Amino acid sequence: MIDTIKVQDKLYFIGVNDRETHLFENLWPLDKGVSYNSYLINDEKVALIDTVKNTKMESFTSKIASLLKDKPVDYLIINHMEPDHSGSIKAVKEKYPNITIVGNKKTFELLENFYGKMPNYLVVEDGDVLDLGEKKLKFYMTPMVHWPETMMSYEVTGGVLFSGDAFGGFGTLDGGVFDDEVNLEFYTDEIRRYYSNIVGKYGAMVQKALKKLNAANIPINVIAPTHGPVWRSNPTCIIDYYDKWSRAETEEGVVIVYGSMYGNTQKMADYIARELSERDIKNIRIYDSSKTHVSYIISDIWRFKGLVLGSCAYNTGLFPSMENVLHKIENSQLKNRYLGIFGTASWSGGGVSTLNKFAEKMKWTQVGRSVEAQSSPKEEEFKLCSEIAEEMAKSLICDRKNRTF
Ligand SMILES: Cc1cc2nc3c(=O)[nH]c(=O)nc-3n(C[C@H](O)[C@H](O)[C@H](O)COP(=O)(O)O)c2cc1C
Repeated sequence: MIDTIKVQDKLYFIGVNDRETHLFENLWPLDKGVSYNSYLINDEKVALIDTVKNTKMESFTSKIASLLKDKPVDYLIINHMEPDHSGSIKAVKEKYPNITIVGNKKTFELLENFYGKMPNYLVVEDGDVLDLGEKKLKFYMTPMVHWPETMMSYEVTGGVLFSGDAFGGFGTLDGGVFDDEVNLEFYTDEIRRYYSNIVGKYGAMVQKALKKLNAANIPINVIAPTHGPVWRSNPTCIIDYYDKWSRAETEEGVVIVYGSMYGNTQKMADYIARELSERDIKNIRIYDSSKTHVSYIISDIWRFKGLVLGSCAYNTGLFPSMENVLHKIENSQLKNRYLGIFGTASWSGGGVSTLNKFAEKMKWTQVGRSVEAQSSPKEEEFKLCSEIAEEMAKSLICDRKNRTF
């Protein structure tokens, strides 16, 4: 267990790791676990910033006690009410009955609905400042990143942004806690998976929040999110990622996702991938939608500009595991992709026709013609697969050239 860790003078990381939960929000696989980060400012006044999931309550409250001994906590700042952060509020309140809970109007609506009424609220608004002594917390309302009550707290003296779920990611903090202590390649993947599945739908609100922080013109020395590494050496790195992802900026590459029972549709996926590779596309990821959890697929779809969707027909419709992928793409409001479509059917179809309807709805740029093979792909269908790859590669390479010159 990571103990209390000093972030700055009078400021401590008191987060906990969760390696037991299988699915975050009971939906998203936590193969690499997750951390629930909380912070404690031990100044003339003591402020706790967010709590942790209730399953981690004991180790969390013992961390607070080990830092404070008999000193009470004066304030509990709630940046976000989702239960993985608010789950220990009651325990904290019981231990420190005189604590003042700090949040915005919406925070308290949610707090009362989740946990019942609690005395001693301090309702803050945009720009309000809470004086703790040397440290001062200024509040920025950032609604819908990704809940309505979300706000960020900025410690003025040290330039620390307590950002809530924004800038967070999956993955436990295994020894290293700060960005300069860990392998960022590992965390970048898990942060993008977190962003694309949890926050991504609210890209416009993320942009709004980033603009607000930018307009405030505040020096951000440290970003302290509620999940994942604390960014003290290069906070710009994570801000840039969020900016890029929320503007739907993509990298050159193609994700091919398919649903196939007996391998015929899969054959077309492999064929398209090879054709893309022969046309100088280096980032190609093929996913069997029945095998890989949609959260990993979405993370790569979020990353790359090219997307090729394939499905066999199944009971007059799309293959079921592809329905999940399509639903998640639509729900995420992903924008601006190059799209190719392929599939198979043995009688009246249903897979490719559903993908075609999806394409109409999304209004992206379709590359090549949709191709549907009868039972198994033959020369004619492989030719059409080749056309999809050809047009996809052309479009991506054209973007590459526009970027370079
Ligand atoms: C349970 C089941 C349902 C199917 N439903 C349809 C259907 O509604 N329409 C159709 O044209 N083919 C249907 N098929 C046939 C398959 O879509 C077709 O054989 C396809 O080529 C299988 O592709 P795959 O090898 O990639 O799994 C169905 C097959 C199975 C096993």
